Amino acid sequence: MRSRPFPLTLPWKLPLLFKQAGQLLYDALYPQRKQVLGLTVVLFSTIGLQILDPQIIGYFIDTAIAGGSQHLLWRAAGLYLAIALLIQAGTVVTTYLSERIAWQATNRLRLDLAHHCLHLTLPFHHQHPPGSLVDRVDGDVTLLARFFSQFVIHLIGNLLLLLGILVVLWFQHPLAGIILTLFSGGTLAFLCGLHRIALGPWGRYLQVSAEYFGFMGEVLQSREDLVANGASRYVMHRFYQILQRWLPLYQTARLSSTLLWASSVGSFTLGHGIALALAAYLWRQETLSLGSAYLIFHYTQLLSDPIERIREELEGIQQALASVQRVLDLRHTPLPRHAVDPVPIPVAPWSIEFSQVGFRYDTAEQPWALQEVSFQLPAGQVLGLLGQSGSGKSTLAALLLGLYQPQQGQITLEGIPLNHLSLPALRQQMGVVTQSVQLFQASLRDNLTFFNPVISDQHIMAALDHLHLVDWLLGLPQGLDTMLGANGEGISAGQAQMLAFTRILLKNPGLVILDEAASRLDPTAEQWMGQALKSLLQGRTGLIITHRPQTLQQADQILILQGGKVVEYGHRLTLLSHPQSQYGQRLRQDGQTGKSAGQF
Ligand SMILES: Nc1ncnc2c1ncn2[C@@H]1O[C@H](COP(=O)(O)OP(=O)(O)OP(=O)(O)O)[C@@H](O)[C@H]1O
Repeated sequence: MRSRPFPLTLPWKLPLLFKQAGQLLYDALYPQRKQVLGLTVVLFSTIGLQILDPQIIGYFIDTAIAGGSQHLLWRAAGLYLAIALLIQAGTVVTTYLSERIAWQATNRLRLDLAHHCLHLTLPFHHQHPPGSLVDRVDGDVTLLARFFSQFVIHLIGNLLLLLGILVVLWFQHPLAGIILTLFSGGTLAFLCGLHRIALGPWGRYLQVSAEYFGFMGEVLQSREDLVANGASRYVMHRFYQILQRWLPLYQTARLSSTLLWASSVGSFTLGHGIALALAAYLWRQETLSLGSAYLIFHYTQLLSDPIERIREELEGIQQALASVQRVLDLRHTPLPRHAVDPVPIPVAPWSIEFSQVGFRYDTAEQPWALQEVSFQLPAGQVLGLLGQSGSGKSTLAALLLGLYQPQQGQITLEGIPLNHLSLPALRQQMGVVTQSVQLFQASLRDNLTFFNPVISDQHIMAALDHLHLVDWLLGLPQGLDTMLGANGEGISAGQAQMLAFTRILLKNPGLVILDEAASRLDPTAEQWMGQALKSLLQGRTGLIITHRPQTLQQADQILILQGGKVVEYGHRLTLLSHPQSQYGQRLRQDGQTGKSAGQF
């Protein structure tokens, strides 16, 4: 599925985006204002020391040439070393504090976004596949962490350092100040321009890289199907094609980076040459002492670091602003509308009524998935839902779960419209088993309890016993502590469905929805399923979705959908004996042939 892209930054939106980025920065950093203050003090002190330290060398040279005392020279050397050590310590503290502040701030944002994503509507999740959301919640937030820790702190720090060095150079000699200020500005502009040229090849390289990893993900996910269907040759061919495009792009990108590096080294070498010539000239003119002449050269050497850093940070700002925008877009995606003043959830089991319900996905161009669907299910009864693939069965269940809102008609629970109830609270009392059970890389216990430590082992064992699964559990190497692999590796799809049944018993919901819940069970397990269903549906309202009418022995009512419309609805036993009933006909067909032929 293609991800619907988040909007691009438009130039006229930039001031607003800067304002929003500033607000985001302020919100994120305000709770840590004391740490930020500490960081500012350390950063400014380190910058001051970096500018001060070379002055000691200048003093050392001038004192040595003037034949000053050895004692003074030793003290100057000692002070120089002590300040150099302090600068190193300051750099370590600055890095530690800036990373710590940034990660604490962005972790709050990560949690906030993950929580927001979990509560967004299903249509949103259909438009934004998991990969793109991981990129928003993790990739963009990591870029923001860099923005907070590096951009703000390093850009400000390096700008101050650059300014400080230039001011000192102006004090050393105005001519040195003018020439080296022009050199710094020119070099910064030149390197930024060059970098923009180098960005093109890297962008193209990253595009193919994303294609490569996307393809890898697809292949790994469907490796069994690919191998079983002999598609390995096709896969290898696709790999080969991607790699063939990838290599030349990488070579061009590396070459552009090398050229950028060489230009940068060349510019700074030129700067050193200019500084050396200038210092020599001023010394020969006797306008500067040898120590001051050396300082001009030394400070010029110091200039290269902040210039390089400022260039990097200025380029990073565009990326960071794009991340800010994507993060804000996600944060501002509206959550589904919940009842403002929800009616308390009635005591289960509940009666359910659909009246003239009509629903279609996404846009008006799409056909109706459900049309004029009506039924009345009394509390504690079970509705068996039949129909061919695509007839709308799962859609009906999704509407009942409140995952989508119908565009026509109304759904009520104990006579209360579904949208007057708090859906998150309601879902706490609903249990769903589908054909693809989601299992986690965790112990069997955590998989059964959904990581709820309050549920005791006795409770779990009682539920397993109820479903006649204790013997199966005893066969597992470590019982409830048995670890399941990723995607439930270690147990079969049928066993996963049995576990999903146990989950429901532990949850003790008022409404049970089983959507092709027995599709992966073998015939022996299906017998088990009959008994399990009895336990599961006892005292609960239920909805069983299936293609096989013979698995609906527990149902009180039957509803058959075709193309989203109800084509048959009534009491199971009445339909069973009705000569025109599709349900009755299919079952009679089975009885005559002795096979399960009468599927929908
Ligand atoms: N997320 C979706 N977006 C757009 N259309 C969808 C979506 N899910 C289902 N549909 C469409 O809605 C119609 C009903 O689908 P639904 O999944 O409810 O059928 P079903 O009876 O449960 O099928 P099956 O027995 O194969 O599970 C189909 O035409 C399907 O293509």
